[in-house]
Amino acid sequence: MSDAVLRLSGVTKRFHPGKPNEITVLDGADIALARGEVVGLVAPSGAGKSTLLHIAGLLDTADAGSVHVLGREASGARDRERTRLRRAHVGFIYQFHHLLPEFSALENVVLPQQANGVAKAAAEDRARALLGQIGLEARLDHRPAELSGGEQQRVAFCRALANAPDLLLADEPTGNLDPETSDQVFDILLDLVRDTGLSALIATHNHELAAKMDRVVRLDAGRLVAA
Ligand SMILES: Nc1ncnc2c1ncn2[C@@H]1O[C@H](COP(=O)(O)OP(=O)(O)OP(=O)(O)O)[C@@H](O)[C@H]1O
Repeated sequence: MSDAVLRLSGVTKRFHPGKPNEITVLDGADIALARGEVVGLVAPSGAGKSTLLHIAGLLDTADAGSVHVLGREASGARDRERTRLRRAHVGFIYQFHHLLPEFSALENVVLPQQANGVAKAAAEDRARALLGQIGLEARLDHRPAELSGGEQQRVAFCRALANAPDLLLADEPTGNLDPETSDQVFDILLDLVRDTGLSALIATHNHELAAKMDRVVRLDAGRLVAA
């Protein structure tokens, strides 16, 4: 797959190398995501999902192997180039929303765009459109503390998509919500991802949610295998 949006080849990651507590978390992990492909990542707690997502999203580096984003080799790139690739092409969603508490829902989706050089008026238009798309048009001026857990996470989805990334990486994106809300909000996320045509790698402990994706992989002794 030469046109993969994300390609990991032989990615290996150890913590505390050479020490008695050395741990090999990833041991030759391979995956390629085609454009528009939505892949679930399941693994037991501590198996290395967050480590894998951080390396795929260029927030951390591998000890061996390569990471390509849109065909560009990122593993050996300098920090500045990795940051540029990440800002231009990757969106993140975490289990906790990490919204800025002193800013409104709208501002939380506007600010990352302004940081990327988008003019305020255009950023506000895009933020309104995104928040409207997931049913939050009546919550634009609410601060995170004035929103429900599901609403907070939906704002975080819009923030992740604010700069129109090619790749979405999500780490238990609804893991902090009660089961019913989690199901609803997960469907909203998948609709948003599919409407946008993004490629996504979404970690979840929930096998029912994973089954909604195009395919599912799991971490097995540091490698990615079909689940
Ligand atoms: N910075 C670090 N230094 C040392 N060990 C680390 C570091 N980050 C992660 N680890 C270890 O690597 C292993 C994988 O951690 P990781 O957070 O990737 O797991 P996970 O699959 O995301 O778990 P969970 O589902 O519980 O979030 C764990 O044993 C963890 O203790």
